[in-house]
Amino acid sequence: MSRGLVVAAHGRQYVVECADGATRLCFPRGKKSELACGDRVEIAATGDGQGVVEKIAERTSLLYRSNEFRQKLIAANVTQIVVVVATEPSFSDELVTRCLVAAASQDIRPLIVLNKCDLEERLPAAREALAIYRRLGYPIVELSARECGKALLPWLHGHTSVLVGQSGMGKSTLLNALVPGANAATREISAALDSGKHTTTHARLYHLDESSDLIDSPGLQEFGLHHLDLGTLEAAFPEFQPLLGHCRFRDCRHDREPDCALRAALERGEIEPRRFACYRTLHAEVA
Ligand SMILES: Nc1nc2c(ncn2[C@@H]2O[C@H](COP(=O)(O)OP(=O)(O)OP(=O)(O)O)[C@@H](O)[C@H]2O)c(=O)[nH]1
Ligand SMILES: [Zn+2]
Repeated sequence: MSRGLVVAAHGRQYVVECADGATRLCFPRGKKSELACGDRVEIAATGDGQGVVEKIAERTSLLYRSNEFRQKLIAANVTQIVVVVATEPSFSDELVTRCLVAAASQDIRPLIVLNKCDLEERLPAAREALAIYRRLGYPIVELSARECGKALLPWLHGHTSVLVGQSGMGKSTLLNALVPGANAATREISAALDSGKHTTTHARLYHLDESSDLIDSPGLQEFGLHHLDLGTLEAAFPEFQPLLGHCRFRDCRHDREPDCALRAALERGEIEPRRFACYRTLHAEVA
């Protein structure tokens, strides 16, 4: 039996990196056990250079998305979620909020990266679009992945970070700046794992240095949070914190109830309408 780290997850096949640095293609023992990139495991080697995952170590965090029917693991044991947005094309506020809520639900540090800051004429509008997050205290880093993606490295130090973002925000460009050759390596692994099939979405972990890892999770167009409970959802909105517990009804849904502290704050302009709208959307999803 040897210990390892899941460095690539693709369907039910996992690339596990063992202590000696060698990697093995591994399969889970049980039908149900599902692993994520970043999982620490114990594997039993099989003769053909492959392995069977015997045990999954307890996770410090697990990021996943879900809809009514199923859930999909994104990454395990991450300490930071890096949400990549760009000066163009415009980004979805709702998707950003979903990422931040998912992070809060797992006590993962959030970090917003505004990419393509070399497009100077777009910068003021993008900053304005992010102002609400800045006011709420989320850390925001402005950079240009094309010119100097490595500027992000100090923010990643000491963390296992997961990169998330809508298509077109420049996530691949950023990854490649941080881990030269990453995109090519990913294509290679995809090709090996796919063996002719057409699915290419999978997560991949890269070592940045001895204490910092980066997980790339492609294809995050939707981020369902069906699995959260209402308490976790409310707690994930920092601007709600001083108000929670102040509604007339203890089980207030902050919808049409009289004397709702959140709606009162919304009317006073203390809660941003688009944040509240996001909350309502997520509320409907988890309720
Ligand atoms: N001007 C500018 N363009 C950039 C920058 N980073 C990425 N781009 C461009 O933005 C487009 C999208 O970049 P990708 O890295 O492919 O974006 P992605 O987020 O990985 O998108 P998908 O591959 O669709 O998931 C490409 O044309 C990049 O060249 C940047 O810092 N500045
Ligand atoms: Zn209320």
